[in-house]
Amino acid sequence: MTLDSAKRRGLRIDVRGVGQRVAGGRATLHDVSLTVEAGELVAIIGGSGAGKTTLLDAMAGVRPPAEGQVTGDGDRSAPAYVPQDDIVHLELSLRRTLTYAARLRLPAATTADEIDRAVRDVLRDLDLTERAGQRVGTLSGGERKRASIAVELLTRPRVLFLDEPTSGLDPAIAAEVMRLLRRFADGGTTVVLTTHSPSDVGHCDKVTVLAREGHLAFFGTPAEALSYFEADRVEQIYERLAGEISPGEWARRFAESRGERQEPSEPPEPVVVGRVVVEPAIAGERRGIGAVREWWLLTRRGADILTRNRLTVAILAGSPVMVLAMFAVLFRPGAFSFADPSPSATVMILFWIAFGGFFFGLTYGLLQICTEIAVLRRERLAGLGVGTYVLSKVAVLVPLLAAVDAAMLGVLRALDRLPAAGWSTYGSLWVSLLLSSAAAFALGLLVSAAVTDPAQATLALPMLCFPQVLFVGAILPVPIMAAVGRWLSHAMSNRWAFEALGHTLNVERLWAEGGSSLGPPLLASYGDTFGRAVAVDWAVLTGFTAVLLGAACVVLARRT
Ligand SMILES: Nc1ncnc2c1ncn2[C@@H]1O[C@H](COP(=O)(O)OP(=O)(O)OP(=O)(O)O)[C@@H](O)[C@H]1O
Repeated sequence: MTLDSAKRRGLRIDVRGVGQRVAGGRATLHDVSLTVEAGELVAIIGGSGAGKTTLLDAMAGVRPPAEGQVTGDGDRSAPAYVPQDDIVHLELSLRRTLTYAARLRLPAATTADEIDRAVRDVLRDLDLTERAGQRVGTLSGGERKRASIAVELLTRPRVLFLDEPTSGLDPAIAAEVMRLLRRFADGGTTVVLTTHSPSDVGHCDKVTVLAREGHLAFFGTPAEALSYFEADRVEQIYERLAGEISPGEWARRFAESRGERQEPSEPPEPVVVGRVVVEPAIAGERRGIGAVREWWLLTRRGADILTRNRLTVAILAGSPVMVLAMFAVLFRPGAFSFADPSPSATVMILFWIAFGGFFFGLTYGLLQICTEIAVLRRERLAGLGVGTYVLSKVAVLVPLLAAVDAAMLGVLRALDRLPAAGWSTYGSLWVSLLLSSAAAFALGLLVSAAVTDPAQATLALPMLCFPQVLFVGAILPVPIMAAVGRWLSHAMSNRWAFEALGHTLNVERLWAEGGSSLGPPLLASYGDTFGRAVAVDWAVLTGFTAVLLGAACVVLARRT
């Protein structure tokens, strides 16, 4: 079904008395009422900060209005929303990006052929067929904007909302995007967009003019707008709004003039769009591909993105290699030799292995979510579950951490920095290390979900690492810490990993009975640090992971 062959019936949208407030109670929209007819192309214009995005979000159901309501004419399918940010992953080819998006958004019963056809059709509709094999990151700004629109068109929505689709584009490409949107509207889709560009207005059927603080100064055709504001060009409307009268007065004048011209008509079978869309349970029902299939698709896409980003793979694989090389240079062989041990070196080897597992887990997790929050936010609106999303991250990266942890133990054993022992001992060391990495990975995901950009995530790294060095009980044994420090040490996942490693390698016996006179006094200062059963440490580390993953889901659900 192509744009030209299928005349979709667009959604009629009724906005009635809509008001919005931000934290602190400040009103950012005041009593906006207007009706967008099916198949109309409507622009929202106004000065910077006038409330254009706020109105668009209220109409699309991204942020339901504080007052009034937005109703559609009975359709319950999700409207398509294209935010300002790119909602496409840069690493994949355009065709692959669209194929994953189609699999995630179209019903489970959709066949592979139908998915291919849907992708082919949107590529053709958006004149992107020749770019299908190209990596999204290498597309031009205009092509990438069209790619974001293409993702939204896969489900053949009846209404399309776009936040500044022409911003950052040169005039020719901006005009191209507007012509494309005009075609959609002519094909039956209702299209509402915000814009800063006066030239976009000429392509539209109607224009919504917002005065400061979200007052509706005008709604009607572009020609009517020019005559209403006594302007020759759209630019002059901005000048009028900025100068002469107060925003509230503009709204009052328009309400008066509209009262004389028309009565708002009643929408048939109203359905509150603003609430339907944000309700994840309803959105999930609507798509109905199931949580397991969704998780599997996200896992495959995550692995695909990871393997295509060569620099990321190089960093993920390269950093453990460098850390291992440093360990090999720092520690002398045979520190665990029973006849001639080096007790203080054994503490440091155990601590740094535990810290290595923690550090890799944390760094692998930290950049996972904050780099794609715009994509996630959009996919959440289409019904994606945060639980399946977070678990897909675990499925892609924890196996990698398992391999890194195994390699760390294997190499240190091969270099005689760790003692000879059976498979069960090394199996136990690996499980402790992996659980520690998983807990740190979950902490990384939580922070990544909470911060607003990668720079903040990077800044958080030292803050997250320092306590896991100081309060673990390696540099300063827990029994001789100040009371608050001892209490804090329980919250350090690294402490439980460090103690599990020490228990498994039986350092208590090594220090008490080995051939170093430094062992017994060291053991005295550590007390029963390494006496606990490893299973308890594993249970605690698993608990950390579960709680942190749960917290990441909660934060993500709130943020998206
Ligand atoms: N999360 C928020 N917290 C506080 N104020 C907010 C928030 N979001 C928006 N605002 C305020 O609401 C008002 C309207 O913002 P909005 O983004 O809708 O304006 P806009 O017309 O789209 O602006 P621009 O053209 O600059 O993108 C602004 O004053 C903005 O500062």
